[in-house]
Amino acid sequence: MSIVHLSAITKQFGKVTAVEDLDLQIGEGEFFTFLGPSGCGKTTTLRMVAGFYYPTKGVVKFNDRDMTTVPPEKRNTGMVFQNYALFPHMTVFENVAFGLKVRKLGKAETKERVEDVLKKVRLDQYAERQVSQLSGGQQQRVALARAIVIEPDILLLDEPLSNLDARLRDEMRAEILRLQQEYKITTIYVTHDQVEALTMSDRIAVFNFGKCQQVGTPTEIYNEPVNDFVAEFIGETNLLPVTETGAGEGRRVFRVDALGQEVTVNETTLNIAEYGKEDDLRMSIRPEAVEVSKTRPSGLNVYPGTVKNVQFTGAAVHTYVEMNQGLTLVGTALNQGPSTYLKEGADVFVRLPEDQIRIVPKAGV
Ligand SMILES: Nc1ncnc2c1ncn2[C@@H]1O[C@H](COP(=O)(O)OP(=O)(O)OP(=O)(O)O)[C@@H](O)[C@H]1O
Repeated sequence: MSIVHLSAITKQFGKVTAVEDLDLQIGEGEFFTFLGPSGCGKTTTLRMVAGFYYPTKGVVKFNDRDMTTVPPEKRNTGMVFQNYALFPHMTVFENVAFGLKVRKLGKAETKERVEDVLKKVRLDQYAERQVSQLSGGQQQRVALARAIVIEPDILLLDEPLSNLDARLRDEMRAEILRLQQEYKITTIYVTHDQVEALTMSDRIAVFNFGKCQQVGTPTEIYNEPVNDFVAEFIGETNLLPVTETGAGEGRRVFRVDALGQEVTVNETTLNIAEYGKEDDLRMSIRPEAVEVSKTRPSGLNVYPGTVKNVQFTGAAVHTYVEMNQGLTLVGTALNQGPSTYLKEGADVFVRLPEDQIRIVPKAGV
């Protein structure tokens, strides 16, 4: 069952359209992420779910209840802000108890619930500490505890890890997921970090310029991008303009101008992106699908090139190959040992497997 329904939501700030005609459904217990670059409308959308902003047009519903203009304190959502927004002069206990006090809960029950949630976020030893005396990661845990203690129907997290260092961020990611699964709370998570989105989410909505580009599971978004923006924003890709030149026997043929050649694409694995002949089209192929070899492989879509650069990252090796007309393609392979590394300047062959190529239209603005 969907718990959050956004129907044809638009939000304008003067002449700026922050969010445009957005439709989204978020299911009960789902971990749902808004992903996109800075300024694309993620926070504005989250704030419309929280009630801090009301939409200029459109309807917000929680289950069947119209919440479009219901104030935040009547929505039973728990929010964690990027800067935590804690009360620095209060203790950890007082910060977490705040929402319960506002709800006029009795002293004994407040104590029990705060202590319980502090245990869950592993801060029970810190209840009497002032928040200003805590580390960033501990403050983030207090913010989480404060949001969860009110037993919200929906947990809203706005870039909650962006102020933490890389190691702490990993730790807190796991912590948030553990709590979300334990409480089974419907969660909306805002981030511009694709790794965070891919590793944590049940589903992701990819935003750009105030519009939702695609909604899907992490694997759908990565493997089946619906346009060039999604293909390029999530993960690495080789993206080249193409024009369709022919079709037949379950295959389609595209001219790749930058390659001065044609590529053949398997029709059944083409992709889910819809496009018309008149569209401005791109082919996208992930580096891990690009095969680079010293000897000419059999099969379609094999092109000669010269190794320009080899980048070693430990687990993987990225080989940049210069094709004709100055075009560079990158192929990524797992590290198979020094004897397999290709040398700069080596003549090689690049194969683009026909079932790994995706054809996508250019994203509309
Ligand atoms: N209160 C406001 N008044 C005027 N313009 C605003 C306001 N809030 C947001 N905007 C504009 O709306 C657009 C979307 O902003 P929003 O904060 O939702 O983006 P975002 O995707 O969350 O970005 P970030 O990752 O940088 O937080 C931006 O162009 C922003 O400048």
